[in-house]
Amino acid sequence: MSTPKKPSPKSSERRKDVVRAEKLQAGYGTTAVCGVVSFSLHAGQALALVGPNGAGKSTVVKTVVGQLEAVSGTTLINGDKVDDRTLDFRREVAVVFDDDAFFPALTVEEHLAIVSAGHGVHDVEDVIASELEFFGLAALAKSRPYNLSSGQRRRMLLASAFVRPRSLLVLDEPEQRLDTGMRHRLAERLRAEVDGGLALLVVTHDPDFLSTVATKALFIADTIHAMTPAQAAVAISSENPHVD
Ligand SMILES: Nc1ncnc2c1ncn2[C@@H]1O[C@H](COP(=O)(O)OP(=O)(O)OP(=O)(O)O)[C@@H](O)[C@H]1O
Repeated sequence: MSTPKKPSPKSSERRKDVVRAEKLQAGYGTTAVCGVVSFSLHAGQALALVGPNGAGKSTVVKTVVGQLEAVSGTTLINGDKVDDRTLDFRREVAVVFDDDAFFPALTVEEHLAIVSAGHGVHDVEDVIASELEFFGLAALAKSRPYNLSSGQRRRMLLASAFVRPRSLLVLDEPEQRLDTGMRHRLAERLRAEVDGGLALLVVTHDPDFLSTVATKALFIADTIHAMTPAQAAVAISSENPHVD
């Protein structure tokens, strides 16, 4: 007699919400910047937030990860209310915003070493060497941030999210200041990581990047529209013909 099959731990794990935003109103003080956002994001999904300049995309992602207080509504990450000071949050969630957050006195490899070692990575040297290679920074490992170009600094900040474990990655316009080759490699890598179970929340203005990476999309404006990646790519292509 055959017994009913239980769902494998992996498949049930993948159905769990990594992020659940419920009636989230993002803004500053009591002033909302866009419509009310509700979404869920599971392992193995990539949600792209799109919309014109000033629509509220960065405000929404900063609110989702607890850097800004919500005007109203809630966000749960892995079932818990967001608190970016907790160990659980810092272990699971890697965030890269477009804010040039670096230590001027530390070299590229020292930045990566601090992040990597701080997250308990064992083979720090191998991990760093591999990410320096991927992000085209190997020859610049001993350089300090102010001796890098803006695109190279951007690569360093992105690399810092990959030298540490993460189940949720949050990126605000990762394509900014990257050349076409790097943008393409990054998109392919993110897609592979999402296929492998990463949950990705990404703000982007780049239709090609979006088409490669996203599994679903939200158009942010006064009213929020859920879209397929193909619909979102069309929406941002027409509003933003010059992505560079
Ligand atoms: N610190 C702040 N205090 C008050 N208002 C702000 C602040 N930062 C941004 N805003 C306003 O909030 C609105 C949304 O800004 P936000 O940066 O979220 O837009 P965005 O969709 O990410 O735009 P972009 O595509 O240009 O990056 C804008 O009108 C902006 O002027």
